[in-house]
Amino acid sequence: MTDRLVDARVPRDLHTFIAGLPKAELHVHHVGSASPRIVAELAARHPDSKVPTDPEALVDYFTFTDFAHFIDVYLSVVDLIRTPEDVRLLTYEVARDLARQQVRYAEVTITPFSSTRRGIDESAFMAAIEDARKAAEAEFGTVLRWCFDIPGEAGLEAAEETVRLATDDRVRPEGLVSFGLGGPEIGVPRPQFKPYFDRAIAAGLHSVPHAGETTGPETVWDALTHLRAERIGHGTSSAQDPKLLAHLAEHRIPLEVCPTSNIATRAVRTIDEHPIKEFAKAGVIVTINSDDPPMFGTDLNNEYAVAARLLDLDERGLADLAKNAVDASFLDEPGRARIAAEIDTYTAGRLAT
Ligand SMILES: Nc1ncnc2c1ncn2[C@@H]1O[C@H](CCC(=O)c2cccc(C(=O)O)c2)[C@@H](O)[C@H]1O
Ligand SMILES: [Zn+2]
Repeated sequence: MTDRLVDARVPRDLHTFIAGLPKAELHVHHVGSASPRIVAELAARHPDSKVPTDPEALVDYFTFTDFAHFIDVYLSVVDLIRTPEDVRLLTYEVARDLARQQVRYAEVTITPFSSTRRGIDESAFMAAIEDARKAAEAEFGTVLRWCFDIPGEAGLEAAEETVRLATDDRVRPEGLVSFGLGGPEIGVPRPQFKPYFDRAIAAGLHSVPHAGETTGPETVWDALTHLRAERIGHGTSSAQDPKLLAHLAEHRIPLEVCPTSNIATRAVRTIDEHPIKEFAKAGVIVTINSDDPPMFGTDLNNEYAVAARLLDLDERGLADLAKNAVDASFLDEPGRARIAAEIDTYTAGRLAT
């Protein structure tokens, strides 16, 4: 895989602006954010794993021929997370990487089913993520919240286990705010998960399923009508249906756009063909996210640079993108106001120089 960091077609000063811009990230996966160093360290602990122990070799390992191949590689990294200590280390290091990019707030998608079915005790798992979340807030000032998602291909057993872990007060973590649906979309129709999303929403969680990443706009419609989605993960194929674009814009349903992810998983052929421009033109609320940054050879700052190029944004346009994510977040109102004010102060300061 070519290294996609630092899109050279974006002026140097915009990269500098982006690097210091306070940001919020709404669509980033827990295991998918494990840095090459962390993955290599975990792989060294488990020699039986096929995952390379050398960060350099991981770059080639994280090169995917299609979405199914991406999921296979993703699950080989999931297999490395075997103890609550692995979970805590991973979570704290993910928070450190987010803080380094001036991410003040992130909703991190976790798939607890994949870890509990691999033998990690559920209470120890929750204690590990919560311990890391509180440490990260205290030490980095980065506020984390959790999205628990169903790995859809694992079916209704996974759905039941995920909604139990998300709604049983004896185990659900304090930082949990939303409920999602990930994994392959092909052969995994969304309507079957309605009962589980109904239970999660009744327990006060926000619905944020992936949809329209590797299948057509009908999957996005299903996520809206059957799963009552408040935001859509990717929603890439929405651009094929003008009525859907108009609906998303009119009802102010944000898309969690992950540009480089869509190229790396072959969901979109080339970055210049990415439909993000159509979204903006239709008035759909766009948030920028990195999805699984180390796996896709990117990070959130690079995704903002890609968006700047595709949408021809200046500093104010980039600040608006960052504020879109803050507004679309499930952080409380004082928290949202605080980060939005930081963005305004930072932008005014940079433009005054
Ligand atoms: N861009 C993405 N688009 C979609 N999903 C994405 C994306 N990035 C990351 N994910 C994550 O990939 C996992 C997929 C896990 C999965 O399919 C599966 C299938 C069968 C069994 C098991 C198991 O655990 O036993 C797991 C999910 O956890 C999801 O959160
Ligand atoms: Zn995702």
